[in-house]
Amino acid sequence: MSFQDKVIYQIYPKSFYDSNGDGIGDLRGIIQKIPYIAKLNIDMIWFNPFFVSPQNDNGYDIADYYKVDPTFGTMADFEELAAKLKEHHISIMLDMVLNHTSTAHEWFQKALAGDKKYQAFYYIRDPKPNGDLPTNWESKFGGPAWAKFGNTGKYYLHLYDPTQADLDWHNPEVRQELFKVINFWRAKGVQGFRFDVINVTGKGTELVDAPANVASKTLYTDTPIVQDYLKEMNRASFGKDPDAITVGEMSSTSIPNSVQYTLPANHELTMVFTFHHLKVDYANGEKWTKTPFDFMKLKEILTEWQLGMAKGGGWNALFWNNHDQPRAINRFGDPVHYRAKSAEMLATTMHLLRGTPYIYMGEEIGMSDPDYQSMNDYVDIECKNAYKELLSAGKTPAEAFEIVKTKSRDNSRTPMQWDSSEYAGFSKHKPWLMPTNQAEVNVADELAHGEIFTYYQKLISLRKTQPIISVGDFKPLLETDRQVFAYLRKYKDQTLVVLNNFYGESTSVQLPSDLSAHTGKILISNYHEQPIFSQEITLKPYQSIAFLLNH
Ligand SMILES: O=P(O)(O)OC[C@H]1O[C@H](O[C@H]2O[C@H](CO)[C@@H](O)[C@H](O)[C@H]2O)[C@H](O)[C@@H](O)[C@@H]1O
Repeated sequence: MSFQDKVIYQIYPKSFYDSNGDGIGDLRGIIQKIPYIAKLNIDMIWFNPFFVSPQNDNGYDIADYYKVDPTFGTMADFEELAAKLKEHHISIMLDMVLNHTSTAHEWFQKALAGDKKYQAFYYIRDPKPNGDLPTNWESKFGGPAWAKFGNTGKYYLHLYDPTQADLDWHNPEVRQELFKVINFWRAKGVQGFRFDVINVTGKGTELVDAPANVASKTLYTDTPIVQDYLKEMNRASFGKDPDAITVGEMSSTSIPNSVQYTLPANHELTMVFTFHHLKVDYANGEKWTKTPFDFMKLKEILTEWQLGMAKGGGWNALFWNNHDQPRAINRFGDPVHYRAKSAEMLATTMHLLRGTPYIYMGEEIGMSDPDYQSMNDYVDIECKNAYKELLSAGKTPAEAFEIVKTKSRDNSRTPMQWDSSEYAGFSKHKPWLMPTNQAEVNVADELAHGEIFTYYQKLISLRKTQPIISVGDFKPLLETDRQVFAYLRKYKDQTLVVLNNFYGESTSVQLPSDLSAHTGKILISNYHEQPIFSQEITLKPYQSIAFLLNH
């Protein structure tokens, strides 16, 4: 299986389909919906964690890597799910959260009980001689990155929630235990692995303060030892399977590092998730702000990553949405006036780039952020902490709420909208997170008379039939245009011209004469009325067109 023509679908199990009426999605619910997923003709499904967990960070706080959390089902359900997906030629990607465990994990509990072997699994440190915390590092979810280690007087490191204790990867026993986890799931037929925040596993043995005005994450992100760990993990587990597909979630990484992580000769990972393009609506680099997206910055970042990764021989994961991101249609499209057209334009932009596209559940029907009216509607720990910090920083409750509403991770975690009923056809019980706009957007209506789903089907089938999309080179086009993201793909004697209008007004572009001298046929477009290929091309609001040129 070559990976370049594959498309991966992401399912957040808690929100996909609830088969047992408890308001929480489950594995049997996913089994019931396989016929729907199979219609897209995707190749692999990435499942967010469904392992035993107290769910303080929605499953990214794992207490047992070897068991399915009873909320989601049983191991027999997982095995049935895997077998049924296989019948549809769909393989499974599991989420491996190996940077930290839940503090409820037996390793942490043994460490707390005084077992030295397991204390060496974590970063447990004395306070500074003056009683200060071991370092000045901050947790990604707000507050300090250290919490009291029982009543020992010591502290343990948690880069995320206090219930997510960082594992010390320097300890070979830790690595062996983690590789065993991967192999356990491989033995169950799993061929895909997504490694959560894997590039922060290379903390030093001596942990030191970040200098003033330097973010603590720069001290432990992308350190060279991460590559040694990845090589070792590859050799010890998935590297034995020529068909394995792996993706590292790389927090705040760089192009040179991402090339190294994904260069085939390095035997580390297949591809990486990077987030720079999704920070173009952060004012001054701060997530908890509300500001319109910077289109020129977005183009520049996507272009840089396309060129840089290709030049180095690396491979990108392509995505707009995931379970940590507000819906892209709210950020870069227009779900009110142009839901279908802007959803399709965003899909075209991503799917025709060089890399592996990921579709986050609901994106294929144009799902958008919920319209919550109160902080009580939100569940996610990150946005709840951010709200408090915004208030402490002087924002009014209304201002803080507006920011949370734009940036909360819950925006993408609302239940899949299967129909227009009270709970969106997701459950018979009140869901753990409420849907708000199922009357306007739902699978039943979309399949009956929508256009977004069929457009995704076309994009997926093009990747499988057109090598220019799966393996062609990327070249930027019309770089200074302030409304259109345009690019070329090139393969053998073919050229693909891709034009995407990111705004709700029509616009015209002038193509360079060396291109317009050719004849071109439309490979895909999201409007019925289609322009002839010529030097000047007018694009309607949120229009995307890809012309295949004959040389
Ligand atoms: O924003 P970055 O520094 O580039 O980091 C990328 C994402 O990292 C974190 O996400 C993942 O780890 C978390 C802890 O296990 C988990 O809560 C999350 O669901 C994972 O996907 C971070 O939480 C995200 O906000 C960042 O986008």
